[in-house]
Amino acid sequence: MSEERNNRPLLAPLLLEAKNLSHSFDYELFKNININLHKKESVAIIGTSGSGKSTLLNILSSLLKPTTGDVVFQSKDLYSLKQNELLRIRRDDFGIIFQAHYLFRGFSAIENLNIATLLSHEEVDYNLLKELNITHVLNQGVGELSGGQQQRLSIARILMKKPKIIFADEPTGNLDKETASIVMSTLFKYIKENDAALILVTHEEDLAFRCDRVFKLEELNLKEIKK
Ligand SMILES: Nc1ncnc2c1ncn2[C@@H]1O[C@H](COP(=O)(O)OP(=O)(O)OP(=O)(O)O)[C@@H](O)[C@H]1O
Repeated sequence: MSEERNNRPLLAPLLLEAKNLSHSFDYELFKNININLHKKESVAIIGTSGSGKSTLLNILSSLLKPTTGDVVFQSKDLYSLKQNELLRIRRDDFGIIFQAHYLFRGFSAIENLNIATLLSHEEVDYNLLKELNITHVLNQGVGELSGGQQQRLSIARILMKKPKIIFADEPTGNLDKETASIVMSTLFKYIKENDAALILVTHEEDLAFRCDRVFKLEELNLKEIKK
């Protein structure tokens, strides 16, 4: 068996493993789902609106306990951990990108980055800001930035904390096609250079198919449609 598939090492270490996940709110969303994620790997989840993609991402990213099943990160079962240990993993190891971003509105763009890097003991990465084309707005207040600039600032802030896994729910929702493509390239570059991994939820199939593997959530199951 070849060790490389799409330039992706097949035997890269496992980062996250979800086993037999089922979840219901008023009705059953999915049943006995299994999915895993290796270092340097990108995985996309697509599916019709309301199929449960965001719910699945919330479960994988430590935000929502599944009705049944386990999520294991580096040999630790997330939902069996003490709350403070779970919070530590969420803060230090996970980078969770939502469409609604949580920037500090009373501060400038650079102040937002300074606060984040101070907390994570990392440095502001000006190359990353250049890549995302936001160096010219660093001194502006967050409230003065466009929606797409806020989105890119929030992604920069998350990447600067050097997460091991990026969970992204429609990360390019506010962006035009060209900027969306740049943001995706930045995320792919980040995971390759930092031995990290990406799980992306999106409606946009062309973005999804840039990932190593693509799953479709339908009929309570996760079907792998690109291997
Ligand atoms: N906290 C909650 N309490 C009750 N029901 C919820 C909750 N969160 C989501 N749901 C329901 O679960 C279903 C799936 O929602 P989810 O947001 O996971 O779907 P999605 O596939 O991400 O949809 P979209 O593509 O439209 O964002 C929806 O019917 C939604 O109303």
